[in-house]
Amino acid sequence: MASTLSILATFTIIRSTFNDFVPKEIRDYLWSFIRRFSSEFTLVIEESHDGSSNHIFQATMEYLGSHVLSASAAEGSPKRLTVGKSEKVRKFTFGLDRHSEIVDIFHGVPLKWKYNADVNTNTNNQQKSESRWYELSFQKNHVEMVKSKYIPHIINTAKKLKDRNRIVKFHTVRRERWSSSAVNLDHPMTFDTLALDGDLKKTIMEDLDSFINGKEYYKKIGKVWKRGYLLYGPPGTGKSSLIAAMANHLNFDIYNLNLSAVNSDSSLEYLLLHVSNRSILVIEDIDCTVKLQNRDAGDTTASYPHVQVTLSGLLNAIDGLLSCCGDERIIVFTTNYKDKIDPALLRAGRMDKHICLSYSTASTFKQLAANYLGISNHNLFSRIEKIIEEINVSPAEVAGELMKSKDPKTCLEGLIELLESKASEATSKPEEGKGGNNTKQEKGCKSKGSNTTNSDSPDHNAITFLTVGPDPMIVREYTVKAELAPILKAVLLKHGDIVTDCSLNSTQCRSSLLEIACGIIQKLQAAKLEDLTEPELRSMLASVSDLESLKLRVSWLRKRLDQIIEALQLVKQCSALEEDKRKIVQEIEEMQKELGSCRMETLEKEKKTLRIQEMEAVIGTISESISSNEARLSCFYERSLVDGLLCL
Ligand SMILES: Nc1ncnc2c1ncn2[C@@H]1O[C@H](COP(=O)(O)OP(=O)(O)OP(=O)(O)O)[C@@H](O)[C@H]1O
Repeated sequence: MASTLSILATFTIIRSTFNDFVPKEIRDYLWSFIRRFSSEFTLVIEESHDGSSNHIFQATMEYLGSHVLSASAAEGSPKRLTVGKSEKVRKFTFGLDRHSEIVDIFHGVPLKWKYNADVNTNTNNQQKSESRWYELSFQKNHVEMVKSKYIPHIINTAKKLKDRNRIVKFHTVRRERWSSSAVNLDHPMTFDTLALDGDLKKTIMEDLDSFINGKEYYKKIGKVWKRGYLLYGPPGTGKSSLIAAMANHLNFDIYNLNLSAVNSDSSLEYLLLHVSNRSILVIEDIDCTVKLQNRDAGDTTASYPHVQVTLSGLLNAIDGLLSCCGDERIIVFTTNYKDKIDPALLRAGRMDKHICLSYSTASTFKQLAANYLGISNHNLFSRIEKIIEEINVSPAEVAGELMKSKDPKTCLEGLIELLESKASEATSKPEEGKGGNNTKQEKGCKSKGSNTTNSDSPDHNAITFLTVGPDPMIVREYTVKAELAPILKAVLLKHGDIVTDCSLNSTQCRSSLLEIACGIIQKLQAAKLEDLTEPELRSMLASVSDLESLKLRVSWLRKRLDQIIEALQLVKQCSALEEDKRKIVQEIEEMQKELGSCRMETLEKEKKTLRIQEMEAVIGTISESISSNEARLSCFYERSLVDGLLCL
């Protein structure tokens, strides 16, 4: 390739000297003469084609613009480049100056570009116009390759470059239409500055990248190239920040749809159909901006008198958007209360991925400290990391403290004060604490591995625990009777999300199954071994088997019930042995009385004495069995029947 370049460079120098001394008319004649014997072929790409702008010309400009600067160091490269920047793009754009040339090597083939521009003067009215064109020259035998590979490559690369360089816009609704004056999205949040727990960031970025690179895949499976995300979690945990990071990562415009500003279902449909490609449609706080009452929860539309858009209207509009026109579109819903949203909105195909943004953990605190204070360690860290895992504090609150001063120590001390005040608040109001304000383990989300149809939730080990009223309560996303909530919380902590693989998908059904499991645990918790009967335990066991057949991970509960039934049988065995022992003792006593009477013959006496000895030996064996059974049962008497089953 180097030799090709140096030949071309020498050629270019000779040619520019030649141009300086020979008049243009003679040059043109000579060139046309030489071309007749040359094996070189030239394609001319003019700025306009058939009276309208030529897409290949625009693509070439974009494509060469990205190459010229990096190629400018090479020998023989043009000495002059143009540079500019328009409002629509983020970076400078470079280009060839008129009459300059550059060589591009594609699949080992040198392809020579020349940029030309001429000013045309109309002699009658003195108007000037400029015609611009590129000349692409290469060996004749590469014509097919240029046509089928190189030009498509230029068009694709140019599109990617253009998408990457465009300024992201933020669109809002005005008078039920998208405002014509979208503003630039100057949000600085990126995936580098967003603090997320565990692998969540990586998971989201991979999902976005596979979506954006999935054109062919979507085509192959016959699915429209769109993706829906539900972002849920307490206020200040970064839902809006994540949307900004997504837009900056993909260079997608944001269409922010405030549903309370939309007066009818038909306006909503219009708006959704007029969202451009490569965009993110955002509907924030979906649970309170529309009559999206969860039908199962039995909400009534009367609670939302100001709202005009209906659930069916939204479902229709989303399906319209998802099923026709346009590509590369993302829809994002956000909510603080996932359970308030009708499951129809959340099903796979509408919301493909459910992402929980949760309270700060030690890991998110460290990321925020690195971002805001530029430190990765400090002697106050360990104290903060310990308290932060115990209480609920949003990343927004942590960020607020870290911004208060430039001095890390001052910020960290302020944060410790905030965390400690939250911790003491939680201890002094335990009932409110349960409501999700500050208590431990309320960090947010479902645990690993939920690969159900519509919710492949990312890893999270923490639990959301929000009060929605005195009864029921929400633990993570599951709604259960308030009295069962502490049990569910303890179960989830000890055994993880036991409904992850459940064959029922809706949160409502899953909550009901969890209630059954927790109800059994509650009974066991309240009872002593001797209060329980075998039929009662067998009926609990049958329920647990049913739960297992629905793929609830409750084998630990089944094992415990088996152990309790076995213990109950031991208790029965013990009382039967005690009865036997009592009878034998009674018999021995009677025989001893008889032995005391002097009327008995000697032989008879010997026989009875032998018999008593045998019976005493049996009593010894029975007593041994009883004590070994009692030893086995002692653990059931000394501790609760659910001991070890829960994380208490
Ligand atoms: N995960 C995070 N990483 C970095 N900064 C965060 C994060 N979460 C919140 N913040 C900071 O807190 C501010 C508020 O967060 P954001 O608006 O994204 O939260 P939200 O979950 O959308 O809240 P709401 O539910 O109230 O709309 C952000 O501007 C950002 O500075």
